[in-house]
Amino acid sequence: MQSRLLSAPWTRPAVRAATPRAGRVAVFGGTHGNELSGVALVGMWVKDGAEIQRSGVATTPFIANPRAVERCARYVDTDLNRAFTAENLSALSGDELPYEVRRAQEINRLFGPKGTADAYDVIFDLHNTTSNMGCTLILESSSDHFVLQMVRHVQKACAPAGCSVLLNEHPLLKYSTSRSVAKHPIGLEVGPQPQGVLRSNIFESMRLILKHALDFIELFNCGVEFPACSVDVFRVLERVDYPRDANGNITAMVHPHLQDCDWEPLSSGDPMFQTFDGRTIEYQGPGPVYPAFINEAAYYEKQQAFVTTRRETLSACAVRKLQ
Ligand SMILES: CC(=O)N[C@@H](CC(=O)O)C(=O)O
Ligand SMILES: [Zn+2]
Repeated sequence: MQSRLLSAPWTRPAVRAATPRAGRVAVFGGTHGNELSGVALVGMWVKDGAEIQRSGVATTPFIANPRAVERCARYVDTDLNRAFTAENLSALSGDELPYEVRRAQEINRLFGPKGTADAYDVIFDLHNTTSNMGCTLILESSSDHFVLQMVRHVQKACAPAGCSVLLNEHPLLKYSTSRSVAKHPIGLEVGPQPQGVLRSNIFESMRLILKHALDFIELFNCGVEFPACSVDVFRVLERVDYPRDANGNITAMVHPHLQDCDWEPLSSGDPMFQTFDGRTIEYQGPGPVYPAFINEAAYYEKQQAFVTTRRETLSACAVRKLQ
């Protein structure tokens, strides 16, 4: 379902990108087994999926990493949300492969194959963060006009509540997600929520974002045309690690002035870390940047205290379903 340019722009000047209908949609929960909003929502929809059904769309709720869910752990052997590399997906199956690599192959068979015409149209992947990021949609491409239009729709429908957009197209920091199996991958990250905890406000926020996103797909499939628009996003720039000693142990914490300040500007000279003996370490660099995933629990092992982003406005072409 690639976006493609229509060849007769004079007949419909506003419409530049059109796609076939988004007929197959999946909602993944439990890609990380200790992020419980997605686990609970998807668990609920596996029992009764009426809430996520829309006319003309088949939506499949799916627990991506059941073993990790059972243990209430992020993963069992390796991070499933990094496992969808070409190398892993083509590795010869066998018991010696890490559980998540075998699971990635299975998911690729069910919802992919990744990068082919047979792949699912849309996968929503539900995550929680311990950071104070609120509702965030995570995009993997700045040129997926269908997804950009969906984001715009969700943001309008959510207002005045906000929904931030994190764009990760960074050549080194981008990773091979579960959702990347679909033609149009969308991550949904809602926080703050501790690992292994359910908070009703976070659960309801996630549920509402997904509702609006599915409504968009239904409207799109009914033939509604979405006019060209612009979308403000935060583009991933850099990973910032904690200060560490020679043994790799951290020697400082996120500074209280930075803690919980996701999406707020951080400029050169602003406090960033506080050492155990009370010294302040300042951010140095061109700015302002907009940090996200500040003090995310899952990222200590990934040597990341936060990511920096910059604000950018993307333009989305008008889209409508191909007749
Ligand atoms: C906290 C967390 O798990 N965040 C997700 C973000 C994403 O889905 O891209 C991850 O690192 O896989
Ligand atoms: Zn996650």
